[in-house]
Amino acid sequence: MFPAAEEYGVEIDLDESDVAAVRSTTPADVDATAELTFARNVFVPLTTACRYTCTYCTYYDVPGEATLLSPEEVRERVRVGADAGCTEALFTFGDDPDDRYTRIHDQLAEWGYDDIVGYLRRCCEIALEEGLLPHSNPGDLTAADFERVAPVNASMGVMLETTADVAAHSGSRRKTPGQRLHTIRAAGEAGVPFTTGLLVGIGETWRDRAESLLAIADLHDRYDHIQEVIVQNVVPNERSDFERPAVATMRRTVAMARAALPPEVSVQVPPNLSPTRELLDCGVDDLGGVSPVTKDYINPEYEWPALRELREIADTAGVPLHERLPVYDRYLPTGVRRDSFGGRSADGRWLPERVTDAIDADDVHGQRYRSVARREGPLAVPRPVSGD
Ligand SMILES: O=c1nc2n(C[C@H](O)[C@H](O)[C@H](O)CO)c3cc(O)ccc3cc-2c(=O)[nH]1
Ligand SMILES: C[C@H]1O[C@@H](n2cnc3c(N)ncnc32)[C@H](O)[C@@H]1O
Ligand code: MET
Ligand code: SF4
Repeated sequence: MFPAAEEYGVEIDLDESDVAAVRSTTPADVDATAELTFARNVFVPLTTACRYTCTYCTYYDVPGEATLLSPEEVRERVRVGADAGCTEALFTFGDDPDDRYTRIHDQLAEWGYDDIVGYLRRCCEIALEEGLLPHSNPGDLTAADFERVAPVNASMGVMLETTADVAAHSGSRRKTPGQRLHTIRAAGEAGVPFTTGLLVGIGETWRDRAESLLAIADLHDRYDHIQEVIVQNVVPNERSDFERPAVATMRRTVAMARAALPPEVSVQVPPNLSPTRELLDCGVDDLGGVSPVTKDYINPEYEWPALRELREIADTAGVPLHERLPVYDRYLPTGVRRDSFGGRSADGRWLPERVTDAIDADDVHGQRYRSVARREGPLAVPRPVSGD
């Protein structure tokens, strides 16, 4: 039994021999993958208010300063994304922002929403109306929260970060591994295609990394919902001076992820933060969401590489580069997806109708989705947009 999860009623059995096997994996033990994928997104930071104060984070604002993007601002942003050929609207915000900030709560009430989850639901609808697929990264949610937002999301995600109790998550209100695992389980119960991952270099040990990966693998084994695991190195910023993990540390952690997870689960590294080229032979097969129109609001000092550079990265590795949707092909309904690798989408379990309607919509973006999903060969990287 895994203690961090137990307090939230999540049972995770860790087999000591599995922990030892994952822990001792090296890059030489894994095969380089045969392709790289990425998604084109527009980043929509709904609010920087957050109930937590993770010490590595520069995203959250001090109480009193954070505001909310209005529905009009959200629509404006997703339109910019749609015009630039993005397929994903990435909604990110602080954890439970209306809990700590009465201003946020009052603003939501004025607009007619009970809480941030109700507002997120509306914002996802706006994205769908504009032809983009919502991928929400909302922090910890309950099962009831997932019931409310699952019908309007193509996929969602929350980083596990680590199963260890680290000082970086300090304070009376703080991120806990138990609650994170509880969130990832609730996503599985709600049938939401899910992204999670490790934040490397926040005080965790090698054993913690192995345990974190096995905890994710265990939840995926039960619910089949993990589409990708991000192996993200911490980066220093204006608020914190965390040291970047060494390249060798990242190489080993990526290889451990590849070994701990079944083959249908992708291993992602973010190309704006990580030493990407040096990780390609360790099992990486995805480069995540890359935006031609917005910065990475979470790590704003780290610019996205141009789409052109992604192609160069793939060329260096000698593998094709495919554009994907925020939701992976195996969760798409039969007839839309590119292959039939795993997944149980034929029974309609995975994607809600409002999302598949957006994918099939007979408009410009609908055509795009179909062409991305049905294409046999590599998708040509779209024309760079201005400023790219
Ligand atoms: O630009 C970013 N995108 C982040 N993304 C977006 C991600 O790259 C893509 O949205 C997914 O791969 C879906 O296409 C996350 C998504 C999650 O579900 C969970 C965590 C992250 C973290 C980041 C991040 O730090 N920066
Ligand atoms: C959305 C995700 O962004 C990540 N995140 C937050 N701050 C940093 C940082 N300094 N470096 C790298 N990743 C970070 C966390 O893993 C969070 O879950
Ligand atoms: C900058 S983090 C954004 C999402 C959420 N607050 C989390 O930590 O998971
Ligand atoms: S990482 Fe997320 S939960 Fe932590 S302080 Fe930043 S916004 Fe809040």
